[in-house]
Amino acid sequence: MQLVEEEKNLLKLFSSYISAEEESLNTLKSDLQTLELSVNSEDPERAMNDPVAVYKLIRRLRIKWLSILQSTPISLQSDFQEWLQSDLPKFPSEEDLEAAAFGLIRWQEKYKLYPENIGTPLSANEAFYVGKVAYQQKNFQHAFHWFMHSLRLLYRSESLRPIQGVTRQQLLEYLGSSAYHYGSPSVTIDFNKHLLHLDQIMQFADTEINLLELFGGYIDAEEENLHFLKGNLQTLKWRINSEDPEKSMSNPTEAYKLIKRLRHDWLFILQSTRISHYKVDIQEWLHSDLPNFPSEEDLEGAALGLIRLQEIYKLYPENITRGAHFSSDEAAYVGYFAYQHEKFQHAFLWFLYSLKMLNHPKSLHPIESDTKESLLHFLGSSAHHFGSLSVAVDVYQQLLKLDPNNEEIRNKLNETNSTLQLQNRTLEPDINTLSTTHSTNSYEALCKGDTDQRTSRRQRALSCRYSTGGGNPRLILAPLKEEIEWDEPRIVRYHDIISDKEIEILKNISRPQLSRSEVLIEQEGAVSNIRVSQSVFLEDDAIVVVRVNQRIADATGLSMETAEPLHVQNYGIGGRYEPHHDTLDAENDRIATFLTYMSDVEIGGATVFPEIGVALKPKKGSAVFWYNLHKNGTVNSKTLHAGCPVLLGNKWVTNKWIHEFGQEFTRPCSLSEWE
Ligand SMILES: O=C(O)CCC(=O)C(=O)O
Ligand SMILES: [Fe+2]
Repeated sequence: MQLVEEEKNLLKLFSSYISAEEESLNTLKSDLQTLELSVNSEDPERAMNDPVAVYKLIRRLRIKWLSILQSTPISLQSDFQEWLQSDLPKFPSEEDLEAAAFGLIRWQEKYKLYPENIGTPLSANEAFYVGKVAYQQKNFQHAFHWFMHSLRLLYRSESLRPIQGVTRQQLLEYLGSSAYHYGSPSVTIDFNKHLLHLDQIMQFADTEINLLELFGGYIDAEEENLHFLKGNLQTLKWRINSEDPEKSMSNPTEAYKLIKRLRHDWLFILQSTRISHYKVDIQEWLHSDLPNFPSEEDLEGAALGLIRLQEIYKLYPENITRGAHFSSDEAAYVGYFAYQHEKFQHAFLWFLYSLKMLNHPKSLHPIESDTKESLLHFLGSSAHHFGSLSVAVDVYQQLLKLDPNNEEIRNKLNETNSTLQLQNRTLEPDINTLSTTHSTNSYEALCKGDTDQRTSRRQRALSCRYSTGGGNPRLILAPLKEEIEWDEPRIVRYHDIISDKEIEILKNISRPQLSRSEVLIEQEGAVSNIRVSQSVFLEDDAIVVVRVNQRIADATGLSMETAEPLHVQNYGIGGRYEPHHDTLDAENDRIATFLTYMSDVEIGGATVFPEIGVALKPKKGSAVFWYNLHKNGTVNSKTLHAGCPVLLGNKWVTNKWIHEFGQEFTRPCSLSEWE
């Protein structure tokens, strides 16, 4: 359920990201329009001789363009930076802007013009800046007139959206100060020091034309990207809405699709976001602990879970995806995992399905997709590995039709053909048909949930009671809720043996130390496929570990002196532990197992006992306990058990393996052969 919530949040985040992108694009577009308008409204010939136009041009470049360019994504900025540095002076410096303002003042002095008489309209900001330049040069009279003019313009032009605006407050302060200083000896400006050359101005004008082009191209690219993002949003919304959340939680196919979507589609989309604060949010969120975000291993687990399900039920991709709308890319990914795990027949069937979906009219535009060619490659290779050489030959021939010059394929085709000549075709396995040799494996049947009638009736007859562990003082005030799950061998379940808080602490201690579990009977150090989970032994350093051990001692009445440290285990989707005995065939063997469930599991993940047909469903906070050894010290073969594949959910358990030594008084041994 958490993942579904997570995805809803992502959808919201993504939608608001798209709106923000859209808004920022619209702002940029209107900026561009304003700029285009100012550029086009100027007659270039005249502009070069008109100090107002020159001033406006330079100011536009320094103020508006700079601020726009600085708000665009890095990629454009670096283009721009490069371009700036390549061939200076194309872009006006701050001094050039100052010079242009002087040009204006000089012109005013010459013709005795007040700011309002200069003809070409200026904005409040443009006027303010001229005032500031005059003010800095201590020409307070000019400054005063420009500030006044700016203030008037400010009142008049409320409607224009200034990119960076001067405020009334600022203007009033400058006006006051200019008036105050007026009367102090005026400084004559050395205009010659600040002269702009005509060819320089022409270059600036060219620069602006270039920028308009650069920026226009950028906006087109942004627009295209936005269109693409919107398409993705549509696809994802459609995929999410076509799912019934109830159903998706009880169906491993939907679980796989959800995880695939989160791992691939969402990650891909999130990493392509560009608006800076979303980028930061998303990066932070990606690098935080992400407890609810599936890992690549979860995706692998979910795909393997599907394949496992297919194996147990003999299902074809068509059966498993019925009503689930698998897209080509979703199917191909199951194929990859099957291929990686050398399940070539399943791989073949999934690639075939993916190929069919590639051109399916109902199939929506996939976010990442494979080409027909790459799917054919995998198909051929899977058929080859499976031993269906004639099918492989067919596929290679199709590939060659697509790419007649591919020597590698031609060689493969020839090689496979000649092997095929030597081989008896009737011996070739049929890759299109799943073998139906009936599975009599009751482990699989139990995991599927097929408990036989006999078992469930017998189980129902068993009882529940409160236990004080034979008068243990620690249990008198808080008796244990004990349920007999099975009578022979006796399997007892203790409910609420551990609190949610203790569970959280144990998980937190374990998480950083978890590593892929190894099984002793395998070669040393080999990561096992028998037990697919992560585990760690916790020493008694933490108070919570000591407390849990004490509780186990109280419940079982056994000594923990020779027991192993608490063993915490985590299984993701697809995680499992094939049938085994916990015993080690050693002196001081594991006499008993106390298995505590630290999570519920949405689907799958039961602990099953194939010899007696018992399936124990994980229930958070409860524990099950049984003796692995008869009283005479021999292994009770009926305690063979397994952890079923987790089809959906995250399974956490902790094991306490209790050993023989030290139990002489609590569980005296017997010489009887069957006890
Ligand atoms: O996870 C389970 O249900 C069983 C675990 C188990 O049998 C073991 O770790 O020895
Ligand atoms: Fe076990």
